[in-house]
Amino acid sequence: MTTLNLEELRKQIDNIDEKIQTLITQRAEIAQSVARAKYAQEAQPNFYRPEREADILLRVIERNQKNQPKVLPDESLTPIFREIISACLSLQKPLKVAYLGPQGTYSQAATAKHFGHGAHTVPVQTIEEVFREVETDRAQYGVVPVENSTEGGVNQTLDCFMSSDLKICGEIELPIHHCLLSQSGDITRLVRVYSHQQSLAQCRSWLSGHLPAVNCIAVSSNAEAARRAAEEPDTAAIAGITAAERYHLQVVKANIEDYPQNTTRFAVLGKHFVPRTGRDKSSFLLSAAQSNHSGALLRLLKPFSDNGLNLTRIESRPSRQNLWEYVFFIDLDGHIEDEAVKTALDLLTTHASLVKHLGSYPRAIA
Ligand SMILES: C=C(O[C@@H]1C=C(C(=O)O)C=C[C@H]1O)C(=O)O
Repeated sequence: MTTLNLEELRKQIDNIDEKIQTLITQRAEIAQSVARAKYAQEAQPNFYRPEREADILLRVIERNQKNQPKVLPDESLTPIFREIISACLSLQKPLKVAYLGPQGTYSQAATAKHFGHGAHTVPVQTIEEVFREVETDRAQYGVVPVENSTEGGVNQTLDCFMSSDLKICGEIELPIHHCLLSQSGDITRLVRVYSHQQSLAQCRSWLSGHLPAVNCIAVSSNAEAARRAAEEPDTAAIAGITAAERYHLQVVKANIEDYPQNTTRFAVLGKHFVPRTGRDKSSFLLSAAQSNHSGALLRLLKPFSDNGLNLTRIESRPSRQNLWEYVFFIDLDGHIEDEAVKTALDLLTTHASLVKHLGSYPRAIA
């Protein structure tokens, strides 16, 4: 009886799979027609449309809310749709996306999460190189880390924005779960732990609580840490689970980050303007006029608050032009084409010596 049922259920699944496949193929054919329509409008169209993709994914989530209780969590459904979109987009035009490598880093995971497997992803060695790849059109897009919820801003990225004209076309949020990895999987004989300094910092309490005597050594990336751990006994790496697979390491302990909600935010770099979705964020680089006068920062921020705008982040970096002068990186909820944002920017001109729009883009989606 059970066997019969199982067979029957599998038959139902096979039928559904056949339908899904037919529908995906139909969708891909329509995406090809969309490409022709884009060519009819422009000689060199932007095939990748983050605002349209965000809209599709939000509707996936919205439809899923209606299933109560939910059968699948949003986080299981959205990657499936991202892959379908990625495959359809690759039929229109395969995208080349540069990211901070090597393979096995969280930047690679963020790139795969956002662009799916239809994109051609290229690891490069530094954040500066990601910018350069896109600036020189060797890649159409780039993915760089911007901030981590435990450790704060990634200074190299912020500094690159000061001199670059690239725009932020999207943001990616990636929950970061660190694993302790080693050849043997045995925690007792460890003398050394390698990782990127950000990851070591994100696991600081766990390390001092569980491995107080080991030597923690910062290396250029988590993937490099995993590569070394695969070669040296008595050594572990802190890295993501994909690095374990790639470097054939055992998981000594999973989820060793000090804060379980540990998340890194990445920016998608590109050259084109992204239209409004109604659920956007904008990033600006600001510098106060008369920055050494009392209330300079207050005057810089007041136009945002007067227009009811929510700042989601503010960070300062040395201006690198005059001693003890700073630039401020600001993220807010809203799009440059929103009336409130336009008014705030108009008001800002008298109080700011620099206002650089780094981009408006759809908010990250699970
Ligand atoms: C199909 C389009 O092109 C691309 C592919 C998409 C998709 O497969 O849904 C969505 C947006 C674009 O990145 C489009 O612009 O609608």
